[in-house]
Amino acid sequence: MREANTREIRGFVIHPAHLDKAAQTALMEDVAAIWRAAPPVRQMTRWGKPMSVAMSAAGALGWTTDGRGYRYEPKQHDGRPWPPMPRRLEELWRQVTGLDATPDSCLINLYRDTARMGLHQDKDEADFGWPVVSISLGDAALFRIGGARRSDATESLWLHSGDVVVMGGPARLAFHGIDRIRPNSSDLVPGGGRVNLTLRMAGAAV
Ligand SMILES: O=C(O)CCC(=O)C(=O)O
Ligand SMILES: [Fe+2]
Repeated sequence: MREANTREIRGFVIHPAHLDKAAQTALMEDVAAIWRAAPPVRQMTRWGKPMSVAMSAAGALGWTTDGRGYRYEPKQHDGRPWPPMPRRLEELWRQVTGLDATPDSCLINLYRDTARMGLHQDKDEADFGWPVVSISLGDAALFRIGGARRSDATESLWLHSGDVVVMGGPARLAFHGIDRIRPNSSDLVPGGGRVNLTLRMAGAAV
């Protein structure tokens, strides 16, 4: 679905305020339930430093980083499987992508205070033909987008609670990152901060 105010920047399709306040609150409750079964963890990068973002996941696969590098895993660090993907996220994926498929991974990033995510490409998934759908909840965040090469020029935009971004086509392998959040700009996330959900097809092509 394309709302009237949908806009596209370098292949990133942005749906501002796609989720209204009630939908944001319901989704935040889903996230809180996932966190009870899979608490957010500040994982170690392969360089041995903890990430500033605390991560969790739902669905068949979650994302892991440790001394061995970056990859998707069917289990948490403690051996438990990831909690199931909330049904409303499967529906949201279909709605914004128009694809009749079910994502096998929802990564959940928690940004408190000064947390950020450096410029990167999402390329640990098996098939880049599938888009990545990103949902913002809570504090506003400065999203930086670039091109296919790290050295390409970048531009930045603020993402707000309820915004949804589809990264597909030319944007699928584009560099992107979060420079900073604007603390206390929303009271949606218990304890403050920002939550970002990314719906992905991480495993083999369906
Ligand atoms: O927090 C965001 O909006 C982006 C997150 C991201 O790029 C990722 O999880 O790969
Ligand atoms: Fe990313």
